[in-house]
Amino acid sequence: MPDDLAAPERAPSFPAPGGQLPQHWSKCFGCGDDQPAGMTMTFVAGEGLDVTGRLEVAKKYQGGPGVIHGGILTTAFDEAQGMACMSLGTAVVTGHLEVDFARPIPLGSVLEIHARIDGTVRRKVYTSAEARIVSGPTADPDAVVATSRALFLTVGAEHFEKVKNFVDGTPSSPFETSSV
Ligand SMILES: CCCCCCCCCCCCCCCC(=O)SCCNC(=O)CCNC(=O)[C@H](O)C(C)(C)COP(=O)(O)OP(=O)(O)OC[C@H]1O[C@@H](n2cnc3c(N)ncnc32)[C@H](O)[C@@H]1OP(=O)(O)O
Repeated sequence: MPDDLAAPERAPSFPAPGGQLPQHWSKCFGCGDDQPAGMTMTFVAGEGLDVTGRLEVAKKYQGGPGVIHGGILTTAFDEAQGMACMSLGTAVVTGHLEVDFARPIPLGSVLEIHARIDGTVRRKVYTSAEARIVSGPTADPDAVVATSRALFLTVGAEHFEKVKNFVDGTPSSPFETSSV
């Protein structure tokens, strides 16, 4: 983590604490409701530059016998930290992401992921997150079962312009969202 981290302002467009966040893109594998294979994660805003996300660990997310696939958990962390960046009011993409897997997460669990912005340096947004099992076979809301850190980069609309012809569907804008 750099020494010269700045503390950004919370964007006025970010929902009030406890409010549900809109999907950032309806076809997103992490949160979109127009993505049949997706994880349909949902998020509420925290008090600051933070969010809490929810993931139901379905049977299709199995990696090892009876437990979540590490790549699915990594995706959930990516989504959660990206959604925390919504508090900046500008688009971001993931540049780097790392995960520590501390405990097995059984199928049938409901995970809560709390993610936040730790600070920014120019276009770089440093984030962190932790996951807890809040419902299911081994639920313990006090136990952290996995943690993650990531670096996001703020980007302009031109970033998505380059790939818009590959979109499955016809968005009216790169940031089109579904209503909550
Ligand atoms: C208006 C409201 C809108 C709301 C809307 C919100 C949407 C918000 C929700 C999103 C939620 C989505 C959650 C899923 C998010 C994905 O899954 S995004 C998909 C996966 N990621 C990608 O596809 C990104 C692919 N990579 C790239 O396009 C480019 O490498 C990047 C990341 C844009 C960076 O390229 P660049 O812009 O040319 O940046 P560059 O000038 O090279 O570097 C800038 C700085 O970053 C550093 N840097 C760049 N990459 C790295 C790296 N990997 N490691 C360390 N440092 C790095 C550089 O060293 C440099 O540092 P400084 O010199 O400033 O100290």
